[in-house]
Amino acid sequence: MRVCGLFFSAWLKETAHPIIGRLDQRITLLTGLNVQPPYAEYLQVVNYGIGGHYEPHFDHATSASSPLFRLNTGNRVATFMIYLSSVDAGGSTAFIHANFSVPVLENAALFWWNLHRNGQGDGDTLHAGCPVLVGDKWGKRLS
Ligand SMILES: O=C(O)CCC(=O)C(=O)O
Ligand SMILES: [Fe+2]
Repeated sequence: MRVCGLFFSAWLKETAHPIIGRLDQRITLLTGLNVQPPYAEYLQVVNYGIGGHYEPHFDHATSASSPLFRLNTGNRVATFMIYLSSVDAGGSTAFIHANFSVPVLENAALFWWNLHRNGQGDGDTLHAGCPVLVGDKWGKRLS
């Protein structure tokens, strides 16, 4: 578990509960991607309380010195995010260059490609988790 003041996150192996394997299967059916390690990371659960947010970032590594590249498992091709709760105000996932944001709706899911087909990072995927104003935001992410 990681606690950084703005949110906390924890990794979930598919052995933690049978429902995780079923979720992985559904994500594979929807995206056509193999989501078993080492092709994907474990599902990550993220929780934000009031004021909790995630600074603008790319999910893919943008430089060869990134810790992600040192793992030698390749870059993050895509991200699949499921919102596990709705929030009363704030908390949207904002795509800064693409100029749109996605509201947090329980059970909704968001999928995007981080890389172009040639493997280069897509600069339009710069995104952030906006501060939660009222409520409690729970999400699950797979990259
Ligand atoms: O919670 C959000 O809206 C964004 C989370 C995110 O960008 C991430 O987990 O990489
Ligand atoms: Fe992200």
